[in-house]
Amino acid sequence: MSAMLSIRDLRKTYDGGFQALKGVTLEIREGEIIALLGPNGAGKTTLISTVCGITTPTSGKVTVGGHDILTDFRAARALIGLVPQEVSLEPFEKVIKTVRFSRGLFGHRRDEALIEKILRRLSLWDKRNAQIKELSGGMKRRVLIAKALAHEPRVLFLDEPTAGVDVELRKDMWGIVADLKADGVTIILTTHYIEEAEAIADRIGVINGGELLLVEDKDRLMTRLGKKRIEVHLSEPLDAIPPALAQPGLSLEGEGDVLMFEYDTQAERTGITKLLNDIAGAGLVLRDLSTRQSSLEEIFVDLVTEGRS
Ligand SMILES: Nc1ncnc2c1ncn2[C@@H]1O[C@H](COP(=O)(O)OP(=O)(O)OP(=O)(O)O)[C@@H](O)[C@H]1O
Repeated sequence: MSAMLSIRDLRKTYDGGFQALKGVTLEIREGEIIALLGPNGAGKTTLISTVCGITTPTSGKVTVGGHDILTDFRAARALIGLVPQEVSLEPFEKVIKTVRFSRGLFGHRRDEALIEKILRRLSLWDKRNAQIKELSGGMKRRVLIAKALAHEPRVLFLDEPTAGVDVELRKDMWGIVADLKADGVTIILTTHYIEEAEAIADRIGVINGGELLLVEDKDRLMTRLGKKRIEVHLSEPLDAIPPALAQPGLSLEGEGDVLMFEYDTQAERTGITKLLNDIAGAGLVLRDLSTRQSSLEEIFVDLVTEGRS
């Protein structure tokens, strides 16, 4: 299947010489949810702004639904919905008018049934006649999403959609994103919340210093880079690891009563069987056993720190 969004060697150098994007290449399939993770200043917003035509690229090629964002700007932009990071709404305007206006801006005919559907989906229907200034921060974010959906985009960019939003609303937002995916909308979201990427994305991209360090299927990424640990709880604490057991990856934790062994799930031999045999051979008695897979957060921190060194 051809890519809904294709970004080739995209570079952006701001006036003053700062290189915010250093050759980003990324292809996104229709109906996919991709989360771009990166620390502050990584270039996430610059990437989104460039694709959406707010910032001009220095070089590179971007197409949306096959339309070039420079030579075929209108067609490309018509396919895109953008939910910006900053809440930028007219405080005295009514919710429904704000959303209607956004549709009109793209030259679409009025469609009250569609506006109602969008407002209902975002739980804004009851608030349709409220002025923006009467809404809570979370509700304002929903209005931003409603506005972005008003012209029926096929690709939706969400720049930090849940920054500063409470946990309940965040989960709600994830539900909305899942609904949109079910409708076939392609979604690119940037986030600081790794938990968010873990919860909703199909693929994860890690961006740092203007470079895309990796893009990978979420589950594959977690198996490939996720280290696994086995914790062996002993019935009696030890002062030190017995020499017969000592090996790389093994450490003594807790009060000396936990042997922690880090192993590679992809290796031909993980070393677990030998470890357990050696423990039994050393006459140690087990109280409990557990394993733990590193989280996406740990993978992310490792990647970004490696990139810096
Ligand atoms: N107009 C501009 N002129 C010069 N430098 C800029 C401009 N806009 C952004 N930058 C710089 O480009 C870099 C990337 O910024 P960008 O906003 O894309 O990062 P980000 O990953 O979205 O970060 P955050 O999560 O903090 O929004 C930053 O170092 C920023 O200071």
